[in-house]
Amino acid sequence: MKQIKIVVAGPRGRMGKEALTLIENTEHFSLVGVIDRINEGKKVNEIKGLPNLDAIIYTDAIQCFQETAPDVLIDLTTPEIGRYHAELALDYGVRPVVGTTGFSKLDLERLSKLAKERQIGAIIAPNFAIGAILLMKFSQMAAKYFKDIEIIELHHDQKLDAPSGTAIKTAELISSVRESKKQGHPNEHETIQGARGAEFDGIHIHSVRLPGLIAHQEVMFGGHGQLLSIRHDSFNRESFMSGVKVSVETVMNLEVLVYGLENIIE
Ligand SMILES: NC(=O)C1=CN([C@@H]2O[C@H](COP(=O)(O)OP(=O)(O)OC[C@H]3O[C@@H](n4cnc5c(N)ncnc54)[C@H](O)[C@@H]3O)[C@@H](O)[C@H]2O)C=CC1
Ligand SMILES: O=C(O)C1=N[C@H](C(=O)O)C[C@H](O)C1
Repeated sequence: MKQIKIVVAGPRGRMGKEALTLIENTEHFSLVGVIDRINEGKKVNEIKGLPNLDAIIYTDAIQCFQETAPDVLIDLTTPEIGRYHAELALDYGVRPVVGTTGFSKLDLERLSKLAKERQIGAIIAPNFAIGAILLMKFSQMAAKYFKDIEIIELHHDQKLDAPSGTAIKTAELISSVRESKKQGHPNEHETIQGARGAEFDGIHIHSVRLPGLIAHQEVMFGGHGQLLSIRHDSFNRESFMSGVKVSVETVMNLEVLVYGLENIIE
């Protein structure tokens, strides 16, 4: 299989470290560089806690792309930086695989337009775990029969964005098959602001942040005399890596931006 040259942005992060291990253990993946905020010019294997890979650390993404000419950028950083890296990658002919969440609809539209103009593949995946993709697909199926839906997403307390990218994507998929509906009593009133959570096309989304959690989501469907709950739990970040691997392989054959792994995994 042809070698795929990869740059990882955010290599010291929780997800970034896991992605480096994936690359180390995948024969046809080569790490050619990483983009970090510190340790300019050092090698990955000089940094405590990172795998034994000798790719160079860059603090300047442009220099990294120019000197390493990667096929793919895996971005696992923050919303602002992820946006910047994804756009820059497309400018430099590098295919972005973005796991970073917190992008707006406008960001997605802009990046999609850019990828189309440049005819460069890109993947933005709010969740790489196969179980979470199935949860979204099952939720979309169930929404045809149950119109009253609440999403509860639960994450570790270091997460920057709320609601999670997964919850937003789930609500988008549901609202694509369900007529708009205002849920709850028409005269309901929040005594404490936010009690009913965020709202997307009438679907309420509740974000829980607690230490000890990783990434969890439950979608609750209410009907007369019945409740259907669909839940997914990621107990570690390795759970996301098979989706990262498929994304890196798939993006090599794309010429547009794909938002969501449900569009790739049949
Ligand atoms: N799509 C998916 O399946 C998943 C997505 N995520 C998302 O991935 C992102 C990262 O999550 P975590 O690893 O938990 O966060 P983290 O906070 O552990 O890691 C983020 C890393 O980005 C680095 N960073 C910040 N600014 C940077 C810059 N200018 N250049 C290079 N690196 C920079 C930080 O130093 C940090 O090491 C988040 O947006 C999160 O929501 C997390 C888990 C799964
Ligand atoms: O920040 C996280 O941890 C996660 N972020 C993604 C999201 O916002 O949905 C994916 C997963 O839930 C873990």
